[in-house]
Amino acid sequence: MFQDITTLLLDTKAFKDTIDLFVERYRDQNISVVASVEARGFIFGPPIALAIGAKFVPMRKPKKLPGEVISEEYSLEYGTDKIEMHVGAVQTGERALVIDDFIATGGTLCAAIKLLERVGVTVVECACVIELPELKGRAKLGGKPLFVLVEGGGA
Ligand SMILES: O=P(O)(O)OC[C@H]1O[C@H](OP(=O)(O)OP(=O)(O)O)[C@H](O)[C@@H]1O
Ligand SMILES: Nc1ncnc2[nH]cnc12
Repeated sequence: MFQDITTLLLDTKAFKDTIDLFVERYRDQNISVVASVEARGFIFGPPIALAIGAKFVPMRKPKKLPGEVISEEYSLEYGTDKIEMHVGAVQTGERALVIDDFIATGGTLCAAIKLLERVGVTVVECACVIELPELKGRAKLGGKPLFVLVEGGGA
């Protein structure tokens, strides 16, 4: 079943409460990077980054970023995809939060973690609004903690 987050965005209180829950959790964790994957991750990453005083690092689909990039391929429910991050956007030793709207197979978050760790960034935690637990995406994160607000139903 497709889990549609656009209804959440129409409810100003629910959307604000959602952002606030993440901000509350991450504001005192010395996080300097909030990273999200195009496209739906970009809805949640920037307001959280601004509120906790971190920079926002976009991870984009291939050939979208203008500068030099590093890339990581990942598997989806059907097929594969790739994400890219600008070289120099983050520095070795920084602490990052990876945020997305949704975790299904975990392939997307896993690729985001790998990109950051390849350049020496510590991923403190991953966070999503919705998790589809039956796809066991959590297991793909290599023991990295995952914080979710809602359990979705139906793969
Ligand atoms: O856990 P996974 O199996 O990797 O699936 C989760 C990803 O799928 C969706 O993105 P999608 O690739 O559909 O792109 P979109 O954000 O552009 O809609 C969603 O926004 C997550 O990023
Ligand atoms: N079931 C689902 N609903 C919404 N987004 C998704 N991305 C991958 N699987 C999804």
